[in-house]
This record gives sequence, C-alpha cells and structure tokens, in this order.
Amino acid sequence: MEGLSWSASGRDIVRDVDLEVRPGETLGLIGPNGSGKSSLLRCLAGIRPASAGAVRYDGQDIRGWSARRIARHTAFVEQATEAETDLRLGDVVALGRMPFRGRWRGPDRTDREVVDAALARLGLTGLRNRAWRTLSGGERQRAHIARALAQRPRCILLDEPTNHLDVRHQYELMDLLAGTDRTVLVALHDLSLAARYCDRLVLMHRGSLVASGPPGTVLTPGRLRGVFGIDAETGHDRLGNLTVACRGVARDPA
Ligand SMILES: Nc1ncnc2c1ncn2[C@@H]1O[C@H](COP(=O)(O)OP(=O)(O)OP(=O)(O)O)[C@@H](O)[C@H]1O
Repeated sequence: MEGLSWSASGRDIVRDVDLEVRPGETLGLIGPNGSGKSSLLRCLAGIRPASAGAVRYDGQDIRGWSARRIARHTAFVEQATEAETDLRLGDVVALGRMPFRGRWRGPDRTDREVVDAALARLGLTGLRNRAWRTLSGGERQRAHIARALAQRPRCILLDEPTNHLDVRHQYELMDLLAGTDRTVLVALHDLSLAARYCDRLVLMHRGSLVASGPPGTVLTPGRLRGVFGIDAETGHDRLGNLTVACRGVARDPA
C-alpha cells in the first residue's frame, strides 16, 4: 500500500496508508470500531478502488485488475455476509475454485481434491451436504474460511474471522493462520489473540495507520488509552503471553 486513501460521502475513511506486507507474514490489523479496518481490507481485495495512492501485489498496481485476477492471488473472508441461499455447505466451499475454472468447465479432479482438503482442514467434511440456511454462525464462518483456502491463495485477508467462533475454534483458526506459509492480513478485535498469533500488528485510528511493529511495541498503555479509550496495563501471563489488563474506560482519553 502506497499513500493509499479511500473516501466516501466526502470523507477520507482510509488516509494515506503506507504499508508493506511481507510474504508469509501474519499481520494483525487492530483499531477501534470505525477506524477503517474493513475499508482498508476492501481496498486490498479490489472491492474499493483507491481514491489516491495504490495497492500493489508484487509491485504491480491492481487498479483495473478483474475480480478473477485478484481472486487467483488473494482470498477475502468478509465479516459475516449472510445471504440466503439454497446451496449446500460443500457448494459454498467449492466457489473458491471458480477463479481457476473455464467458463463452461465443471470441477475437475484437482478442484475436488482441493475442496475435500479444505473441508477436512476446517473439520467440515461431515457437514458438506448440509443446507446453508440450517448452519450455525460458526459453521458458516468456518465454511467461508474453507472457501478461502480452496482458492489456494498466496494472500488471505480476513475481517474479524473469530467473531462467531467458540474459544476452541478461535484458537484452531489462529493456529491455522499463523502456521500457514501464506501471507495473512487479519482484522481482529481480540487484542490478546492478535498479540499471541501475529508477527506484527498494525494499529489504525480514524483511517490512519498510527503504529506498526511487534505486538509488544504496538500495544502500550498510552496507545490503549489514546486510541481505544481504555485505562489498561500490559504484561505477561504465566505462559509468557502478552496480556492486556483493563481497569475500565479511560476518564481522559486523548
Ligand atoms: N460506503 C460508505 N459510505 C460512507 N461511510 C462509510 C462507508 N463505508 C464505511 N464508512 C464509514 O467509514 C468508517 C470506517 O468503517 P470500517 O467499516 O472500515 O471500520 P472498521 O474499523 O472495520 O470498524 P468495525 O471495527 O466496527 O468493524 C465508519 O465510520 C463507517 O461508518
């Protein structure tokens, strides 16, 4: 991202963001509600064209790229987008193969194998024939992640992927994301999960990138107060994980 901005209704929602995401990195995008995380991810997925600056994949500006070309490179798991559909769970996961199929060609053996592997990876094999409308929020969320894996992308963008998941599935997903050699950019509200699993955190505030670095350098009491408006301390638990202990809402946020 180079000088990346996106505006709507006459307002800059993403402002002048410069950020290089390194191949294989797990990058956590954090920031309060409305700070521009989803908008930034949509710019990266090519859904929002930059109003200034550029998004580059491997140095190439994506302006003018087709959705299909972007999808061969990058998968995007948006915040719960609930469309009523008659599809089965397996059909939704198989949508991840669409960018690789000719217009009139059905799924081939590779497509089927990749979909089977993605279903197994998310523990969804037994649910592949279930009607979409009968699935729980967490099952749908995992299906969207399996669909993204079926794209075999080099880069995965995820917007709050843990929000419907129970605690075990949250850890399973974060293990999966941190363990993959793909480049991952994930927006998270859970600061402890973000600190534990991400190589680097990027903090957004009012559309701008205000800090970036290893979790311990980004999550400071000053930023938690100034950006999130909470009175908190950081430390480590007995397992060595970074913790954010919150006393409450800051009385005098910056
Ligand atoms: N199409 C749009 N038109 C006008 N304003 C928009 C549009 N899309 C987003 N916004 C505004 O831009 C700001 C940033 O929204 P965005 O969804 O990117 O934030 P976020 O950091 O992902 O928030 P959250 O944590 O609540 O999901 C918000 O104030 C939102 O209302």
